[in-house]
Amino acid sequence: MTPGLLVLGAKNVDKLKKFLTEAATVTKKLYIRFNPSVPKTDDIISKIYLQSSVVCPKVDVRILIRNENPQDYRLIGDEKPQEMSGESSKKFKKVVLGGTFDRLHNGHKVLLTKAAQISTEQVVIGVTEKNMIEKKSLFELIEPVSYRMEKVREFVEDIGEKGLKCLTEPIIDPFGPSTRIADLEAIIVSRETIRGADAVNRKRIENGMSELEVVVIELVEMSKIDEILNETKISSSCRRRADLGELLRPVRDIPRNPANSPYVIGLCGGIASGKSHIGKYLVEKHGFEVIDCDKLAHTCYEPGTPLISKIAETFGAEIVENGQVNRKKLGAIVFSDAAKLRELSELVWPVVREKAEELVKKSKAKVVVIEAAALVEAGWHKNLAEVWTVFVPQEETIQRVMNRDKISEEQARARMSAQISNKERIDASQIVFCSIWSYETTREQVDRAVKALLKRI
Ligand SMILES: CC(C)(COP(=O)(O)OP(=O)(O)OC[C@H]1O[C@@H](n2cnc3c(N)ncnc32)[C@H](O)[C@@H]1O)[C@@H](O)C(=O)NCCC(=O)NCCS
Ligand SMILES: Nc1ncnc2c1ncn2[C@@H]1O[C@H](COP(=O)(O)OP(=O)(O)OP(=O)(O)O)[C@@H](O)[C@H]1O
Repeated sequence: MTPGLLVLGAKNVDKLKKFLTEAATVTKKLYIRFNPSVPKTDDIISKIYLQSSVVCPKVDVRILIRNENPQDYRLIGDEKPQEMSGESSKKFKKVVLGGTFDRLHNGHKVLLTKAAQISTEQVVIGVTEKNMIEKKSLFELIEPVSYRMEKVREFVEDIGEKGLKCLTEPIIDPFGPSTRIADLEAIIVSRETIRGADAVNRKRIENGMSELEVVVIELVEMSKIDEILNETKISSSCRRRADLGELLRPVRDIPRNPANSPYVIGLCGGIASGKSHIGKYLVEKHGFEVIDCDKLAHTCYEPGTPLISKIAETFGAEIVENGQVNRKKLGAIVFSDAAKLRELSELVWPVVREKAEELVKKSKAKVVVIEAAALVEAGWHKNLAEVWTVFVPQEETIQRVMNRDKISEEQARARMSAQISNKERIDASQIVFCSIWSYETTREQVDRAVKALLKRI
Protein backbone atom coordinates (compact mmCIF):
# COMPACT_ATOMS: atom_id res chain seq x y z
CA MET A 1 0.00 0.00 0.00
CA THR A 2 1.40 3.42 -0.94
CA PRO A 3 2.38 5.45 2.12
CA GLY A 4 0.71 8.80 2.76
CA LEU A 5 2.54 12.11 2.98
CA LEU A 6 1.08 14.93 5.03
CA VAL A 7 2.81 18.28 4.72
CA LEU A 8 2.27 20.50 7.72
CA GLY A 9 2.27 24.17 6.81
CA ALA A 10 0.58 27.19 8.36
CA LYS A 11 -2.65 26.37 6.45
CA ASN A 12 -3.26 22.87 7.73
CA VAL A 13 -1.45 22.52 11.05
CA ASP A 14 -4.73 23.17 12.86
CA LYS A 15 -6.50 20.45 10.91
CA LEU A 16 -4.21 17.67 12.08
CA LYS A 17 -7.01 15.52 13.48
CA LYS A 18 -8.94 15.68 10.22
CA PHE A 19 -5.88 14.63 8.18
CA LEU A 20 -4.93 11.81 10.54
CA THR A 21 -8.48 10.49 10.35
CA GLU A 22 -8.37 10.67 6.57
CA ALA A 23 -4.95 8.96 6.45
CA ALA A 24 -6.29 6.02 8.49
CA THR A 25 -8.82 5.28 5.75
CA VAL A 26 -6.29 5.19 2.90
CA THR A 27 -2.92 4.02 4.20
CA LYS A 28 -1.07 2.03 6.87
CA LYS A 29 2.01 4.28 6.88
CA LEU A 30 1.96 8.05 7.05
CA TYR A 31 4.99 10.30 6.65
CA ILE A 32 4.65 13.82 8.00
CA ARG A 33 6.94 16.65 7.00
CA PHE A 34 6.99 20.28 7.99
CA ASN A 35 7.05 23.34 5.78
CA PRO A 36 9.24 26.24 6.95
CA SER A 37 6.25 28.11 8.44
CA VAL A 38 5.83 25.45 11.15
CA PRO A 39 8.76 25.02 13.55
CA LYS A 40 9.65 21.42 14.35
CA THR A 41 9.44 21.84 18.14
CA ASP A 42 9.36 19.07 20.76
CA ASP A 43 5.83 20.15 21.63
CA ILE A 44 4.42 19.74 18.15
CA ILE A 45 6.23 16.44 17.59
CA SER A 46 4.79 15.05 20.83
CA LYS A 47 1.35 16.40 19.99
CA ILE A 48 1.35 14.72 16.57
CA TYR A 49 2.41 11.36 17.97
CA LEU A 50 -0.11 11.57 20.81
CA GLN A 51 -2.97 12.47 18.49
CA SER A 52 -1.98 9.68 16.14
CA SER A 53 -2.26 7.18 19.01
CA VAL A 54 -5.82 8.34 19.58
CA VAL A 55 -7.05 9.03 16.05
CA CYS A 56 -5.17 6.49 13.91
CA PRO A 57 -3.57 3.94 16.29
CA LYS A 58 -3.05 1.39 13.50
CA VAL A 59 -1.16 3.78 11.19
CA ASP A 60 2.65 3.77 11.37
CA VAL A 61 3.19 7.53 11.64
CA ARG A 62 6.70 8.85 10.95
CA ILE A 63 7.69 12.48 11.25
CA LEU A 64 10.47 13.13 8.76
CA ILE A 65 13.65 14.86 9.85
CA ARG A 66 15.22 14.59 6.40
CA ASN A 67 14.14 16.88 3.59
CA GLU A 68 13.59 14.26 0.91
CA ASN A 69 10.11 12.96 0.37
CA PRO A 70 9.46 9.22 0.29
CA GLN A 71 10.02 7.74 -3.19
CA ASP A 72 6.38 7.00 -3.68
CA TYR A 73 3.55 8.65 -1.75
CA ARG A 74 -0.04 9.75 -1.77
CA LEU A 75 -0.50 13.35 -0.65
CA ILE A 76 -2.88 13.84 2.27
CA GLY A 77 -4.30 17.40 2.42
CA ASP A 78 -3.52 19.98 -0.26
CA GLU A 79 -0.34 21.58 1.07
CA LYS A 80 2.75 20.84 -1.08
CA PRO A 81 6.24 20.24 0.31
CA GLN A 82 8.58 23.25 0.26
CA GLU A 83 12.37 23.28 0.52
CA MET A 84 13.61 23.52 4.10
CA SER A 85 16.88 25.12 5.12
CA GLY A 86 19.24 22.95 7.24
CA GLU A 87 18.12 22.17 10.80
CA SER A 88 19.61 24.36 13.47
CA SER A 89 19.19 21.87 16.32
CA LYS A 90 21.85 19.43 15.09
CA LYS A 91 24.65 19.45 17.58
CA PHE A 92 26.11 16.06 18.18
CA LYS A 93 28.02 13.62 16.01
CA LYS A 94 27.15 10.51 17.99
CA VAL A 95 24.28 10.04 20.41
CA VAL A 96 23.18 7.04 22.45
CA LEU A 97 19.94 5.78 23.95
CA GLY A 98 18.54 2.55 25.28
CA GLY A 99 15.28 0.71 25.69
CA THR A 100 13.30 -2.45 25.11
CA PHE A 101 11.24 -1.06 22.22
CA ASP A 102 8.71 -3.86 22.25
CA ARG A 103 5.84 -3.18 19.83
CA LEU A 104 7.47 0.12 18.82
CA HIS A 105 4.98 2.81 19.82
CA ASN A 106 4.53 6.54 19.45
CA GLY A 107 6.26 7.30 22.81
CA HIS A 108 9.36 5.45 21.55
CA LYS A 109 9.07 7.34 18.27
CA VAL A 110 9.32 10.71 20.05
CA LEU A 111 12.58 9.54 21.64
CA LEU A 112 13.96 8.18 18.36
CA THR A 113 12.88 11.30 16.47
CA LYS A 114 14.85 13.42 18.93
CA ALA A 115 17.89 11.22 18.32
CA ALA A 116 17.60 11.59 14.54
CA GLN A 117 17.06 15.33 14.93
CA ILE A 118 20.15 16.13 17.00
CA SER A 119 22.78 13.76 15.63
CA THR A 120 24.77 14.21 12.46
CA GLU A 121 26.54 10.87 12.11
CA GLN A 122 25.45 8.05 14.33
CA VAL A 123 22.69 6.98 16.69
CA VAL A 124 23.77 4.10 18.93
CA ILE A 125 20.94 2.13 20.54
CA GLY A 126 21.15 -0.54 23.23
CA VAL A 127 18.17 -2.89 23.08
CA THR A 128 17.42 -4.92 26.22
CA GLU A 129 17.22 -8.71 26.32
CA LYS A 130 17.34 -11.67 28.77
CA ASN A 131 17.58 -10.56 32.43
CA MET A 132 16.71 -6.98 31.42
CA ILE A 133 13.22 -7.98 30.27
CA GLU A 134 12.29 -10.90 32.51
CA LYS A 135 10.71 -8.76 35.24
CA LYS A 136 8.42 -6.90 32.86
CA SER A 137 4.73 -7.68 32.82
CA LEU A 138 3.86 -10.30 30.17
CA PHE A 139 7.55 -10.47 29.20
CA GLU A 140 6.90 -13.80 27.47
CA LEU A 141 5.16 -11.83 24.73
CA ILE A 142 8.05 -9.45 24.08
CA GLU A 143 9.20 -9.57 20.47
CA PRO A 144 12.59 -11.22 19.74
CA VAL A 145 15.52 -8.86 20.32
CA SER A 146 16.74 -9.18 16.72
CA TYR A 147 13.32 -8.02 15.48
CA ARG A 148 13.22 -5.06 17.92
CA MET A 149 16.75 -4.00 16.93
CA GLU A 150 15.86 -4.07 13.25
CA LYS A 151 12.66 -2.05 13.84
CA VAL A 152 14.43 0.81 15.65
CA ARG A 153 17.30 0.86 13.15
CA GLU A 154 14.97 0.97 10.20
CA PHE A 155 12.86 3.72 11.81
CA VAL A 156 15.80 6.01 12.64
CA GLU A 157 17.46 5.62 9.24
CA ASP A 158 14.13 6.09 7.47
CA ILE A 159 13.31 9.44 9.12
CA GLY A 160 16.87 10.75 9.53
CA GLU A 161 19.04 12.73 7.11
CA LYS A 162 20.66 10.71 4.34
CA GLY A 163 23.86 9.18 5.69
CA LEU A 164 22.74 9.06 9.32
CA LYS A 165 23.65 5.60 10.62
CA CYS A 166 21.91 3.76 13.40
CA LEU A 167 23.84 1.02 15.22
CA THR A 168 21.97 -1.32 17.52
CA GLU A 169 23.17 -3.95 19.95
CA PRO A 170 21.55 -6.17 22.57
CA ILE A 171 22.16 -5.12 26.19
CA ILE A 172 22.01 -7.14 29.42
CA ASP A 173 22.73 -4.25 31.81
CA PRO A 174 21.49 -0.63 31.93
CA PHE A 175 24.75 0.70 30.39
CA GLY A 176 25.50 -1.27 27.25
CA PRO A 177 27.51 0.73 24.68
CA SER A 178 26.93 4.02 26.53
CA THR A 179 29.86 3.41 28.89
CA ARG A 180 32.05 1.65 26.34
CA ILE A 181 32.12 4.00 23.32
CA ALA A 182 34.30 6.98 24.30
CA ASP A 183 33.33 9.48 21.60
CA LEU A 184 29.60 9.58 22.28
CA GLU A 185 28.37 13.10 22.96
CA ALA A 186 24.80 12.93 24.22
CA ILE A 187 22.31 10.51 25.74
CA ILE A 188 18.60 10.78 25.08
CA VAL A 189 16.11 9.78 27.74
CA SER A 190 12.55 10.52 28.79
CA ARG A 191 11.49 12.06 32.11
CA GLU A 192 11.20 8.55 33.59
CA THR A 193 14.69 7.39 32.61
CA ILE A 194 16.77 10.47 33.60
CA ARG A 195 18.24 8.58 36.54
CA GLY A 196 19.56 5.95 34.14
CA ALA A 197 21.37 8.70 32.22
CA ASP A 198 22.90 10.01 35.45
CA ALA A 199 24.15 6.51 36.26
CA VAL A 200 25.67 6.28 32.77
CA ASN A 201 27.51 9.57 33.29
CA ARG A 202 28.83 8.53 36.73
CA LYS A 203 30.24 5.35 35.20
CA ARG A 204 31.75 7.18 32.22
CA ILE A 205 33.55 9.56 34.57
CA GLU A 206 34.80 6.60 36.61
CA ASN A 207 36.08 5.09 33.35
CA GLY A 208 37.83 8.36 32.42
CA MET A 209 35.39 9.21 29.61
CA SER A 210 33.66 12.52 28.84
CA GLU A 211 30.29 13.27 30.43
CA LEU A 212 27.36 13.02 28.00
CA GLU A 213 24.90 15.85 27.54
CA VAL A 214 21.54 14.59 28.79
CA VAL A 215 18.71 15.40 26.38
CA VAL A 216 15.30 14.84 27.94
CA ILE A 217 11.95 14.38 26.22
CA GLU A 218 8.55 14.51 27.92
CA LEU A 219 6.48 11.36 28.31
CA VAL A 220 3.72 10.90 25.79
CA GLU A 221 0.62 10.26 27.89
CA MET A 222 -2.98 9.50 27.00
CA SER A 223 -5.82 11.15 28.88
CA LYS A 224 -7.35 7.74 29.68
CA ILE A 225 -5.86 5.70 32.52
CA ASP A 226 -5.09 1.99 32.06
CA GLU A 227 -6.79 0.55 35.12
CA ILE A 228 -4.77 -2.63 35.41
CA LEU A 229 -1.38 -0.98 34.92
CA ASN A 230 -2.56 2.19 36.66
CA GLU A 231 -0.77 4.47 34.20
CA THR A 232 -1.60 6.86 31.39
CA LYS A 233 1.71 6.55 29.55
CA ILE A 234 1.64 4.97 26.11
CA SER A 235 3.46 1.76 26.96
CA SER A 236 4.53 -1.57 25.56
CA SER A 237 3.03 -3.47 28.53
CA CYS A 238 -0.33 -2.01 27.68
CA ARG A 239 0.10 -3.11 24.06
CA ARG A 240 1.12 -6.60 25.13
CA ARG A 241 -2.00 -6.82 27.25
CA ALA A 242 -4.12 -5.66 24.34
CA ASP A 243 -2.71 -8.58 22.32
CA LEU A 244 -4.14 -11.17 24.74
CA GLY A 245 -6.97 -13.00 22.99
CA GLU A 246 -5.88 -11.61 19.59
CA LEU A 247 -4.50 -13.64 16.70
CA LEU A 248 -0.71 -13.34 17.07
CA ARG A 249 0.30 -15.35 14.02
CA PRO A 250 -1.51 -16.87 11.03
CA VAL A 251 -3.54 -20.03 11.52
CA ARG A 252 -2.39 -23.22 9.76
CA ASP A 253 -4.24 -24.37 6.71
CA ILE A 254 -5.46 -27.81 7.84
CA PRO A 255 -8.09 -29.12 5.43
CA ARG A 256 -11.23 -30.47 7.09
CA ASN A 257 -12.45 -33.79 5.84
CA PRO A 258 -15.41 -33.81 5.33
CA ALA A 259 -15.64 -30.02 4.94
CA ASN A 260 -18.48 -29.73 7.45
CA SER A 261 -16.60 -31.55 10.21
CA PRO A 262 -15.76 -29.54 13.33
CA TYR A 263 -13.02 -26.92 13.34
CA VAL A 264 -10.47 -28.26 15.81
CA ILE A 265 -8.30 -26.06 18.01
CA GLY A 266 -5.84 -26.91 20.76
CA LEU A 267 -5.95 -25.43 24.26
CA CYS A 268 -2.85 -25.81 26.36
CA GLY A 269 -1.02 -24.28 29.27
CA GLY A 270 1.23 -25.16 32.16
CA ILE A 271 0.14 -26.59 35.46
CA ALA A 272 -2.61 -24.52 37.18
CA SER A 273 -2.64 -21.98 34.37
CA GLY A 274 -6.43 -21.92 34.09
CA LYS A 275 -7.04 -24.38 31.23
CA SER A 276 -10.00 -26.12 32.85
CA HIS A 277 -11.60 -22.82 33.72
CA ILE A 278 -11.35 -21.68 30.10
CA GLY A 279 -12.43 -25.07 28.75
CA LYS A 280 -15.56 -24.99 30.93
CA TYR A 281 -16.32 -21.43 29.83
CA LEU A 282 -15.98 -22.38 26.14
CA VAL A 283 -18.54 -25.15 26.67
CA GLU A 284 -21.01 -23.18 28.77
CA LYS A 285 -20.86 -19.77 27.13
CA HIS A 286 -19.91 -20.56 23.55
CA GLY A 287 -21.27 -24.08 22.98
CA PHE A 288 -17.90 -25.53 21.92
CA GLU A 289 -17.13 -29.17 22.66
CA VAL A 290 -14.05 -29.65 24.82
CA ILE A 291 -12.12 -32.90 24.89
CA ASP A 292 -10.20 -33.02 28.16
CA CYS A 293 -7.13 -35.10 27.32
CA ASP A 294 -6.15 -35.38 30.96
CA LYS A 295 -9.39 -37.22 31.65
CA LEU A 296 -9.08 -39.16 28.44
CA ALA A 297 -5.61 -40.30 29.48
CA HIS A 298 -7.06 -41.81 32.65
CA THR A 299 -9.39 -43.96 30.59
CA CYS A 300 -6.37 -45.30 28.67
CA TYR A 301 -5.12 -47.16 31.71
CA GLU A 302 -7.55 -50.03 31.20
CA PRO A 303 -6.55 -53.32 32.81
CA GLY A 304 -5.06 -55.79 30.35
CA THR A 305 -4.21 -53.23 27.66
CA PRO A 306 -0.73 -53.15 26.06
CA LEU A 307 -0.24 -49.69 27.58
CA ILE A 308 -0.40 -51.10 31.13
CA SER A 309 2.36 -53.62 30.44
CA LYS A 310 4.53 -50.96 28.80
CA ILE A 311 4.11 -48.71 31.86
CA ALA A 312 5.08 -51.56 34.19
CA GLU A 313 8.14 -52.29 32.04
CA THR A 314 9.25 -48.64 32.00
CA PHE A 315 8.44 -47.44 35.53
CA GLY A 316 8.53 -50.67 37.56
CA ALA A 317 6.08 -53.50 38.25
CA GLU A 318 5.05 -51.95 41.61
CA ILE A 319 3.27 -49.10 39.70
CA VAL A 320 0.65 -51.64 38.58
CA GLU A 321 -1.54 -53.03 41.37
CA ASN A 322 -4.17 -55.66 40.59
CA GLY A 323 -3.84 -54.89 36.87
CA GLN A 324 -4.48 -51.15 37.45
CA VAL A 325 -2.01 -48.27 37.30
CA ASN A 326 -1.57 -46.56 40.67
CA ARG A 327 -1.73 -43.00 39.36
CA LYS A 328 -0.54 -41.47 42.62
CA LYS A 329 2.66 -43.53 42.57
CA LEU A 330 3.17 -42.83 38.88
CA GLY A 331 2.58 -39.09 39.45
CA ALA A 332 5.20 -39.01 42.19
CA ILE A 333 7.76 -40.37 39.70
CA VAL A 334 6.95 -38.27 36.65
CA PHE A 335 5.75 -34.90 37.92
CA SER A 336 9.13 -33.71 39.09
CA ASP A 337 11.28 -35.37 36.46
CA ALA A 338 11.14 -33.96 32.96
CA ALA A 339 12.78 -37.01 31.33
CA LYS A 340 10.38 -39.48 33.02
CA LEU A 341 7.40 -37.28 32.16
CA ARG A 342 8.50 -37.33 28.54
CA GLU A 343 8.83 -41.12 28.60
CA LEU A 344 5.32 -41.49 30.00
CA SER A 345 3.91 -38.99 27.51
CA GLU A 346 5.47 -40.86 24.62
CA LEU A 347 3.68 -44.03 25.76
CA VAL A 348 0.31 -42.48 26.53
CA TRP A 349 0.03 -39.80 23.85
CA PRO A 350 -0.57 -41.97 20.80
CA VAL A 351 -3.41 -43.73 22.63
CA VAL A 352 -4.96 -40.46 23.83
CA ARG A 353 -4.65 -38.94 20.41
CA GLU A 354 -6.40 -41.83 18.73
CA LYS A 355 -9.28 -41.63 21.22
CA ALA A 356 -9.53 -37.84 20.83
CA GLU A 357 -9.63 -38.12 17.05
CA GLU A 358 -12.50 -40.62 17.31
CA LEU A 359 -14.40 -38.18 19.52
CA VAL A 360 -13.82 -35.34 17.04
CA LYS A 361 -15.26 -37.49 14.23
CA LYS A 362 -18.41 -38.13 16.26
CA SER A 363 -18.86 -34.54 17.38
CA LYS A 364 -21.73 -32.40 16.11
CA ALA A 365 -20.23 -29.17 17.49
CA LYS A 366 -19.02 -26.40 15.21
CA VAL A 367 -15.76 -26.08 17.15
CA VAL A 368 -13.98 -28.83 19.09
CA VAL A 369 -11.27 -27.92 21.57
CA ILE A 370 -8.52 -30.40 22.41
CA GLU A 371 -7.57 -29.40 25.95
CA ALA A 372 -4.16 -30.89 26.67
CA ALA A 373 -1.42 -29.61 28.96
CA ALA A 374 1.35 -31.19 26.89
CA LEU A 375 -0.03 -30.45 23.43
CA VAL A 376 3.13 -28.69 22.27
CA GLU A 377 5.53 -31.20 23.87
CA ALA A 378 3.67 -33.94 21.99
CA GLY A 379 4.00 -32.04 18.70
CA TRP A 380 0.22 -32.27 18.21
CA HIS A 381 -0.03 -28.51 17.61
CA LYS A 382 1.52 -28.97 14.15
CA ASN A 383 -1.60 -30.82 13.01
CA LEU A 384 -4.07 -28.30 14.37
CA ALA A 385 -5.19 -25.13 12.61
CA GLU A 386 -4.52 -23.14 15.76
CA VAL A 387 -3.45 -23.43 19.36
CA TRP A 388 -4.65 -21.29 22.25
CA THR A 389 -2.38 -21.06 25.27
CA VAL A 390 -3.13 -19.78 28.75
CA PHE A 391 -0.33 -18.83 31.12
CA VAL A 392 0.51 -17.09 34.36
CA PRO A 393 3.91 -15.83 35.54
CA GLN A 394 6.03 -18.53 37.22
CA GLU A 395 5.66 -17.13 40.74
CA GLU A 396 1.87 -17.22 40.41
CA THR A 397 2.08 -20.85 39.22
CA ILE A 398 4.04 -21.77 42.35
CA GLN A 399 1.48 -20.09 44.62
CA ARG A 400 -1.48 -21.70 42.83
CA VAL A 401 0.05 -25.19 42.89
CA MET A 402 1.04 -24.91 46.58
CA ASN A 403 -2.47 -23.76 47.54
CA ARG A 404 -4.38 -26.17 45.35
CA ASP A 405 -2.34 -29.34 45.76
CA LYS A 406 -1.18 -28.63 49.35
CA ILE A 407 2.47 -29.26 48.52
CA SER A 408 5.70 -27.46 49.47
CA GLU A 409 7.25 -24.67 47.42
CA GLU A 410 10.11 -26.97 46.47
CA GLN A 411 7.70 -29.63 45.16
CA ALA A 412 5.71 -27.00 43.28
CA ARG A 413 8.88 -25.66 41.64
CA ALA A 414 9.92 -29.19 40.66
CA ARG A 415 6.52 -29.79 39.03
CA MET A 416 6.72 -26.57 37.13
CA SER A 417 10.28 -27.19 35.95
CA ALA A 418 9.35 -30.61 34.60
CA GLN A 419 7.23 -28.82 31.97
CA ILE A 420 8.29 -26.68 29.02
CA SER A 421 8.37 -22.93 29.64
CA ASN A 422 5.50 -20.51 29.06
CA LYS A 423 7.59 -18.87 26.35
CA GLU A 424 8.00 -22.14 24.42
CA ARG A 425 4.25 -22.73 24.50
CA ILE A 426 3.48 -19.12 23.57
CA ASP A 427 5.86 -19.22 20.62
CA ALA A 428 3.96 -22.23 19.28
CA SER A 429 0.53 -20.62 19.72
CA GLN A 430 -1.75 -18.48 17.62
CA ILE A 431 -3.67 -17.01 20.57
CA VAL A 432 -2.50 -16.36 24.13
CA PHE A 433 -4.42 -15.65 27.34
CA CYS A 434 -3.08 -14.66 30.73
CA SER A 435 -5.17 -15.59 33.78
CA ILE A 436 -3.28 -13.54 36.35
CA TRP A 437 -6.08 -11.00 36.84
CA SER A 438 -9.79 -11.53 37.60
CA TYR A 439 -11.89 -14.33 36.11
CA GLU A 440 -13.80 -11.63 34.28
CA THR A 441 -10.62 -10.38 32.60
CA THR A 442 -9.74 -13.94 31.53
CA ARG A 443 -13.23 -14.38 30.07
CA GLU A 444 -13.00 -11.08 28.19
CA GLN A 445 -9.82 -12.33 26.50
CA VAL A 446 -11.55 -15.59 25.60
CA ASP A 447 -14.62 -13.78 24.26
CA ARG A 448 -12.38 -11.67 22.00
CA ALA A 449 -10.70 -14.79 20.64
CA VAL A 450 -14.02 -16.59 20.06
CA LYS A 451 -15.57 -13.61 18.29
CA ALA A 452 -12.69 -13.42 15.80
CA LEU A 453 -12.59 -17.21 15.40
CA LEU A 454 -16.27 -17.42 14.47
CA LYS A 455 -15.70 -14.74 11.83
CA ARG A 456 -12.78 -16.56 10.20
CA ILE A 457 -14.17 -20.10 10.06
C1 LIG B 1 17.48 0.58 31.20
C2 LIG B 1 16.69 1.05 30.01
C3 LIG B 1 17.59 1.08 28.79
C4 LIG B 1 15.55 0.05 29.81
O1 LIG B 1 14.63 0.49 28.91
P1 LIG B 1 13.04 0.24 29.10
O2 LIG B 1 12.80 -1.21 29.33
O3 LIG B 1 12.52 1.21 30.08
O4 LIG B 1 12.57 0.56 27.62
P2 LIG B 1 11.17 0.98 27.00
O5 LIG B 1 11.12 0.29 25.70
O6 LIG B 1 10.04 0.82 27.93
O7 LIG B 1 11.42 2.54 26.74
C5 LIG B 1 12.52 2.97 25.98
C6 LIG B 1 12.68 4.46 26.14
O8 LIG B 1 11.49 5.08 25.65
C7 LIG B 1 10.93 5.89 26.64
N1 LIG B 1 9.47 5.82 26.58
C8 LIG B 1 8.68 4.74 26.79
N2 LIG B 1 7.37 5.09 26.72
C9 LIG B 1 7.36 6.41 26.45
C10 LIG B 1 6.32 7.36 26.29
N3 LIG B 1 5.02 7.04 26.36
N4 LIG B 1 6.68 8.64 26.05
C11 LIG B 1 7.97 9.00 25.93
N5 LIG B 1 9.00 8.14 26.10
C12 LIG B 1 8.69 6.87 26.36
C13 LIG B 1 11.43 5.28 27.98
O9 LIG B 1 11.39 6.21 29.02
C14 LIG B 1 12.84 4.87 27.60
O10 LIG B 1 13.71 5.96 27.69
C15 LIG B 1 16.10 2.48 30.19
O11 LIG B 1 15.00 2.45 30.97
C16 LIG B 1 17.08 3.49 30.84
O12 LIG B 1 17.28 3.51 32.03
N6 LIG B 1 17.64 4.38 29.99
C17 LIG B 1 18.59 5.37 30.43
C18 LIG B 1 19.99 4.81 30.38
C19 LIG B 1 20.35 4.26 29.04
O13 LIG B 1 19.92 4.77 28.02
N7 LIG B 1 21.17 3.20 29.05
C20 LIG B 1 21.50 2.38 27.93
C21 LIG B 1 22.28 3.02 26.91
S1 LIG B 1 22.75 1.94 25.65
N1 LIG C 1 -8.42 -15.27 36.42
C1 LIG C 1 -8.31 -16.58 36.53
N2 LIG C 1 -8.61 -17.35 35.45
C2 LIG C 1 -8.48 -18.69 35.53
N3 LIG C 1 -8.06 -19.37 36.63
C3 LIG C 1 -7.77 -18.66 37.73
C4 LIG C 1 -7.89 -17.25 37.72
N4 LIG C 1 -7.53 -16.81 38.92
C5 LIG C 1 -7.23 -17.86 39.66
N5 LIG C 1 -7.37 -19.01 38.98
C6 LIG C 1 -7.10 -20.31 39.58
O1 LIG C 1 -6.07 -21.02 38.94
C7 LIG C 1 -6.17 -22.40 39.34
C8 LIG C 1 -5.94 -23.27 38.16
O2 LIG C 1 -7.08 -23.26 37.33
P1 LIG C 1 -7.47 -24.53 36.47
O3 LIG C 1 -7.77 -25.69 37.35
O4 LIG C 1 -8.49 -24.07 35.48
O5 LIG C 1 -6.06 -24.77 35.79
P2 LIG C 1 -5.56 -25.94 34.85
O6 LIG C 1 -4.62 -25.27 33.90
O7 LIG C 1 -6.71 -26.68 34.30
O8 LIG C 1 -4.74 -26.78 35.88
P3 LIG C 1 -4.17 -28.31 35.81
O9 LIG C 1 -3.88 -28.64 34.39
O10 LIG C 1 -2.95 -28.17 36.66
O11 LIG C 1 -5.24 -29.12 36.43
C9 LIG C 1 -7.55 -22.60 39.94
O12 LIG C 1 -7.37 -22.72 41.34
C10 LIG C 1 -8.25 -21.31 39.56
O13 LIG C 1 -9.21 -20.98 40.52
